[in-house]
Amino acid sequence: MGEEAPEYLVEGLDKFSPLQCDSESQGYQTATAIGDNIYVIGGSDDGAKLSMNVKVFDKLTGIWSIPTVLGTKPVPSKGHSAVLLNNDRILILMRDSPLDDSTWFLEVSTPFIKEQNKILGTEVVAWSKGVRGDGPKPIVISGPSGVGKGTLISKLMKEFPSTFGFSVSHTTRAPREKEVDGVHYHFTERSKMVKEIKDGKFLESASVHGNLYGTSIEAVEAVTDAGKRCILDIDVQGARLVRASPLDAIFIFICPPSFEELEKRLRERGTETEEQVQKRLRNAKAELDQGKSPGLFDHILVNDDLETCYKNLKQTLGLDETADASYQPSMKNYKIPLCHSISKKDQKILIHGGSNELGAATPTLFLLDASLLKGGAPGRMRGLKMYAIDSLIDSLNWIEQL
Ligand SMILES: Nc1nc2c(ncn2[C@@H]2O[C@H](COP(=O)(O)OP(=O)(O)O)[C@@H](O)[C@H]2O)c(=O)[nH]1
Ligand SMILES: Nc1ncnc2c1ncn2[C@@H]1O[C@H](COP(=O)(O)OP(=O)(O)O)[C@@H](O)[C@H]1O
Repeated sequence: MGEEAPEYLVEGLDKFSPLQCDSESQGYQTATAIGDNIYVIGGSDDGAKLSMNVKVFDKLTGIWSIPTVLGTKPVPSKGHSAVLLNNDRILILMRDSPLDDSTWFLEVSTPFIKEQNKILGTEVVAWSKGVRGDGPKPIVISGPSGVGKGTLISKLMKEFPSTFGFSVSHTTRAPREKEVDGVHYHFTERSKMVKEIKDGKFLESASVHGNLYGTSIEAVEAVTDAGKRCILDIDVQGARLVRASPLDAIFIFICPPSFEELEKRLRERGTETEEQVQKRLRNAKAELDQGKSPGLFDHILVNDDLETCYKNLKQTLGLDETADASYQPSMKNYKIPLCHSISKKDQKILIHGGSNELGAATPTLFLLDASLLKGGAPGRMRGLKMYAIDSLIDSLNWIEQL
């Protein structure tokens, strides 16, 4: 690529790095060494527009390469800092960003990346966004066609519109009369969807009743970004794939009271041809068997009387308790200081913003605890703990004790 090897490196920090303010130069680009590779993040596109691009320098061969990048990358800010974690991911802190948008991870050799390297046959890296606290777990709802999944989900979304958000799947099946593109499904061409699956845009996908269905990473992220708890209506194959993914969800299987009742509901819904009804009923037998697979579903609910099943669903989701109890207190108005230095001990990172800017309503010291992370690419990295600290002395004592 005709460029020199990067001169500036983020080493494994164990004491304060110098206060970095010079965002005009290096601040926009960081270089982190992992094994023989140096990951250079940031820089500017043509026309000097800031970017969060990634390129890799191989120290052995002296060759630069541009990896396939999965996931949503952060919006460029006034520079960023990079800290290596676990030798398999780089924590990125966006300068001058609100806390909830400040923390990102570039995964470079996590198990997910190793798998994607094999599938895609190229070098892959993936972004995931750090989320403070554990957040509420997404909910996967499965069950045979006609059992009432859609009806139960609609009731939940109607009663708790600000709590839940629906993961809008992609499908190659034709829309039903009342279905709206982008609301019920993203109706799509098979060839387009196959390509997007190959490009790693889907969390899971499966062939169901002769059509392709899939959950895009974007669909789940859109709900999480809106601060809502994501509901996925997917088949048993999809549930199995999500179970094996880093998405830490609750899995609920909905059963009919009897096969005859399932058949009746499916026919009375009147949305399928006789041939399609027959196919769905044949598949229902296998789905009902698979629903009982040990370890796949956390809860099985029988949808006999609708109101009773809905009540049980709400109880299962703990909706009588405070649903968001696991969230950390809001620090929404705080920002990662523009100029800051970083020190790291194990998985604890101290962000020191020097002296406070005049009138700045934000603390200058933050402790970020990344020791209990869950999830990651594709999607979100949860379990990040962020503390605003009053004084440097306190934080140094604290870090010693940790
Ligand atoms: N794996 C997977 N299954 C999906 C997805 N979206 C919907 N499904 C499942 O596909 C099946 C058929 O859905 P649909 O055509 O809407 O028919 P319905 O279940 O009779 O309403 C159902 O079991 C859904 O749960 C998805 O994104 N991934
Ligand atoms: N508990 C229930 N008792 C009777 N009919 C039901 C019940 N739950 C759902 N239905 C009806 O059964 C049909 C199938 O429900 P739907 O929510 O579309 O199923 P799914 O999304 O699982 O395919 C719909 O016409 C719905 O009104």
